[in-house]
Amino acid sequence: MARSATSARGGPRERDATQGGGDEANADGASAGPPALAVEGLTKRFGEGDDAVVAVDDVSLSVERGSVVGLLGPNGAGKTTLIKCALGIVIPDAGSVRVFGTDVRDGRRAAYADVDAMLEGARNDYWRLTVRENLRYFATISGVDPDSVAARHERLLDRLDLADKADTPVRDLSRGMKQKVSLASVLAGGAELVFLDEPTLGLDIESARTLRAELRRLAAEEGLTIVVSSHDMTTIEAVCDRVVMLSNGRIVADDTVEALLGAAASDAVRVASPDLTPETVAGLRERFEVVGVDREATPPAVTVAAGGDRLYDLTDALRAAGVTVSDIRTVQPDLEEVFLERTGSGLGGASQ
Ligand SMILES: Nc1ncnc2c1ncn2[C@@H]1O[C@H](COP(=O)(O)OP(=O)(O)OP(=O)(O)O)[C@@H](O)[C@H]1O
Repeated sequence: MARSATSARGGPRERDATQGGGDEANADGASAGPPALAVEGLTKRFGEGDDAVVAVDDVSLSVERGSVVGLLGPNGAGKTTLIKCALGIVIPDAGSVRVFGTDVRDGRRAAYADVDAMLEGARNDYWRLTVRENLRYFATISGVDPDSVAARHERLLDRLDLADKADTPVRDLSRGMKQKVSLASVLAGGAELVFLDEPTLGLDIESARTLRAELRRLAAEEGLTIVVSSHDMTTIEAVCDRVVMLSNGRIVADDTVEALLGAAASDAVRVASPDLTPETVAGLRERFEVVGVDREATPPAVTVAAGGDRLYDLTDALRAAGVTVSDIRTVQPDLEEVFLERTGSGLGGASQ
């Protein structure tokens, strides 16, 4: 066995922690009752004096049942620490955490009964057991009769493209498949709130797409509440109803994906032309904010912040510089741009 999977009822499970109840989640995703997660004034500091790092700085947020909320931020923004505080793995210096209405300080066991987590790609599956045996095992330590959730397991195997590997020992699977088994194991017992820290880390494009689709389905059809952290904005954009952007431990934006993208300035224009030489681009830089240059493209392209009337100035400048435009289009804002606008720095180019 890879690692002991102690059932630690009373604490949330990161693969080897606990989960209670086997009830199917609320099928319509209705948000009756208290939120799945309510965090108030959460603060966590590491270190002392000049070396102190405030990893989570007075963060408050609420996650409704059946919703998918993404935590988006660059390396070191505080995503993992926030999740670990919410799970009671890291004890915050200040603030409170309520899970399905229960303050975790009043009773960890009750608070985390329906919670599970996959932290940093959870690698704790039992490699000598087959995929299906892992699912049955993790359902069992969740206090669920594996036979009663066999249909759920088959569906998970099917949806995550693991069906033909169901009877293969996990050790014989590729890394991406192992990661999908980890996710399936997290979901095997019927948790109602799951935390997924970087679930697509290291997955190939196809596997990441499959995983994203399954997460959406679980939320939409089974009312699962998901808190997913990533610096991969593709995952966040595709999966989440709402995005909480973190920078230096603080929330810099908290809204639906649509609202965040809608509010972002969409004044960038991409111009493609075979005449875009380093000299013509340098000329443009003198008058405009050049956001990016793509010399590898055929023809080369330049992205310029030139919305509204500035667009006419740009086309005039291009004409004057003898640049014949092959293609010109506005650039749709993405979450990276939203983050940039709010913080002045990027997400670290970490999208997959
Ligand atoms: N156990 C620890 N001891 C000291 N500092 C820590 C510890 N855990 C996290 N930190 C610091 O807290 C800050 C937030 O880290 P955290 O891992 O929560 O960020 P993150 O957004 O999850 O980053 P990543 O995307 O790289 O996982 C960082 O500056 C990190 O170095």
